[in-house]
Amino acid sequence: MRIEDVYIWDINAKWLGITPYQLMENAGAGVARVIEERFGKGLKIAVFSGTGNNGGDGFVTARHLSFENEVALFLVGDEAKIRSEEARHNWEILKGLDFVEIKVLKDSAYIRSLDLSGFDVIVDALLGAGTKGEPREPIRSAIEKINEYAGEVRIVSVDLPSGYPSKIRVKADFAVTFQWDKEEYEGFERVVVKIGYPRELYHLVGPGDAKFALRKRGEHKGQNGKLLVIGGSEDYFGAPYLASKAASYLVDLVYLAMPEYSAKRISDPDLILRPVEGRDFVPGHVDTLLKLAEKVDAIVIGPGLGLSDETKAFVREFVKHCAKPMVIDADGLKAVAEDLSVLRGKTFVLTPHAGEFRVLFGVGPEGPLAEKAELVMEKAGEIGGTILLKGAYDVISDGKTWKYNKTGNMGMTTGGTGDVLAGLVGALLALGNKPLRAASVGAFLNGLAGDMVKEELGENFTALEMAKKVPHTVKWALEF
Ligand SMILES: NC(=O)C1=CN([C@@H]2O[C@H](COP(=O)(O)OP(=O)(O)OC[C@H]3O[C@@H](n4cnc5c(N)ncnc54)[C@H](O)[C@@H]3O)[C@@H](O)[C@H]2O)[C@H](O)CC1
Ligand SMILES: [K+]
Repeated sequence: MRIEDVYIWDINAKWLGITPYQLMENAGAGVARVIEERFGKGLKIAVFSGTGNNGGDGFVTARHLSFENEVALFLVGDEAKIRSEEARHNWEILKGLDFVEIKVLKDSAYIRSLDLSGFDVIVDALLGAGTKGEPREPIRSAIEKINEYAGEVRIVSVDLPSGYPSKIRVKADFAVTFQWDKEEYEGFERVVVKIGYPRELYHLVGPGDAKFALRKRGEHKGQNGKLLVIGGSEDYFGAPYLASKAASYLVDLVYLAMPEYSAKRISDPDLILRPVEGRDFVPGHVDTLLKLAEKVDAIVIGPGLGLSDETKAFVREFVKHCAKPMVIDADGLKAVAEDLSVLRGKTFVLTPHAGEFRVLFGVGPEGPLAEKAELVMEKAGEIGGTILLKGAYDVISDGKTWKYNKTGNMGMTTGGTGDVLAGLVGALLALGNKPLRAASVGAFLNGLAGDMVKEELGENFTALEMAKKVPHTVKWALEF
C-alpha cells in the first residue's frame, strides 16, 4: 500500500459511511493504546501537534492519554490553519477540557527554549503523509527540540517520524502507523494499528479512485488527452458514436475513424471525423490508422466493427502494430480471440461480457465474486494485460490485483452501454492512467451514469442518455 492509497481509502471509506471523524478517533486511540501498553500509565506526556490531520490524530491521542496520565499538548503553528473538520472538531474538544495543558507555539525561538526533560514520553504528531519537502519553521525547530531528548525521553511518532523522508526528521523510538505498513516507509520501527477499514476497500472501486483518475494533467488545450475511436461498419454507426461521445466529456480531442459509408450519418461538432473509404474496415486501412494513432494518447477499437473475416484480420493487424494503450471491445474482442498473440507486449484493456470472456478464454466466469476475480486475474496474468469483465458486479484485474465495481443497474442491459464504457476507459487511458485504474474507474463512472439516468427516467433509458450523464458523474466524483 502506498500513501496515495491512504487518500483513496479514506474517500472510499466515507462513501461506505465510515467518516473521517471515526478514522481519526480510531487512529488517536490506537496510538494511546500502544503507548500505555509499552510504557504503562501515570506518565508525564508531551504531545506535539501540527495543523494537519497528523496533528488531529495527536489531539485524539492527547485526550485518550489524559484519562490516566498528565498530558501537555503543544500546537506548533497557527490554530487558524487547522484545516480539516475532523482535526478542528478534536481541537475544539481539547480546548474545552481543563486537565490537558495546551500551549500554542508559533515562534521558533521560543520553541528552541523549551525544556522537555520532565516528560516521560513525547508524542510526535507534527507531520504525516501530507508532508511536502523539508520541514519548514516553526515545525523544524520543534523537530530539532524533540531530537535533543532522543535516548533519554521516549519518542513515539504518529504515522511516521515528522520530517520523513527528509533527513531532518524526528528520531523516534518507533512510529504507530495505520491499518497497514506503507511501501514508502523504511528506516524506522513501525507498530500497525487498525482504524476501522473493512477488507472490501482493497478491491471496491469508489469515488476515491475516480478522483485520482480524473486529475487533469495540464490545463493547456490538448494536454488533457487525445483519443482515437475505431469502429463502425456498413450496418452499425451508433456504437462508435456512443463511445466517442462519452469520451469527449473527459478528453480534449476525440478522433472517430469509421467507414465513409456510415460516417456520413455522424455530424457532431465535438468529434473529429476520420472516414476511411468503403463500407467496412479491411487490412488495407491499417497504415492510415497507424499514422492517425501516432497523434493520440490512446485508442478504442471494436464498437460496431462487424465480424467479417476481412474486418477481423484488420483488427489483428492493427493491434499487432499499434504502440499506444488500447481498449479492445465488442467485435474487436472476437477478432483478437482468434489469435491472442497479437496482444503480446501491448498495453491494453479487454472489456468482455461473460459470453465474450468465454470466447476469449474458453471458460465461463461463474460463481461468487472472489472466484470470478481469481479467474479474471489468472487470465489477465496469462495475456499480460487488463481485463474488465462486465456484469452485475464488474470485475477488473491486471493480473496482479483485482478490483470490483458495484455501480450500475438492470436498466443498463439496453444496447450501447458497453460502447459508453469502452469510450470512458479509453478516455481515462488517454488521460495517462494505468490500465487497471482506467478500467476500474471507467466501470465506476459508467455505472454511476446509469444510476443517475435511472434516478431521472426510471429503468427504460438509452445509452445516449448515459453518455450525456458523464459530466455529472465526473462532477459528483470530484466534489465527493
Ligand atoms: N487513513 C489513514 O491512514 C489516516 C490518517 N490520518 C492522519 O492524516 C495524516 C495526513 O494528514 P494531512 O492533513 O494530509 O497531512 P499532514 O498532517 O501530514 O501535514 C499536512 C500539514 O502540514 C503542513 N506541511 C506539509 N508539509 C510541510 C513541511 N514540509 N513543513 C511544514 N509544514 C508542512 C501542511 O500545510 C498541512 O498543514 C496521516 O499522516 C495520519 O496521521 C487520519 O487522521 C486518520 C486516517
Ligand atoms: K508524525
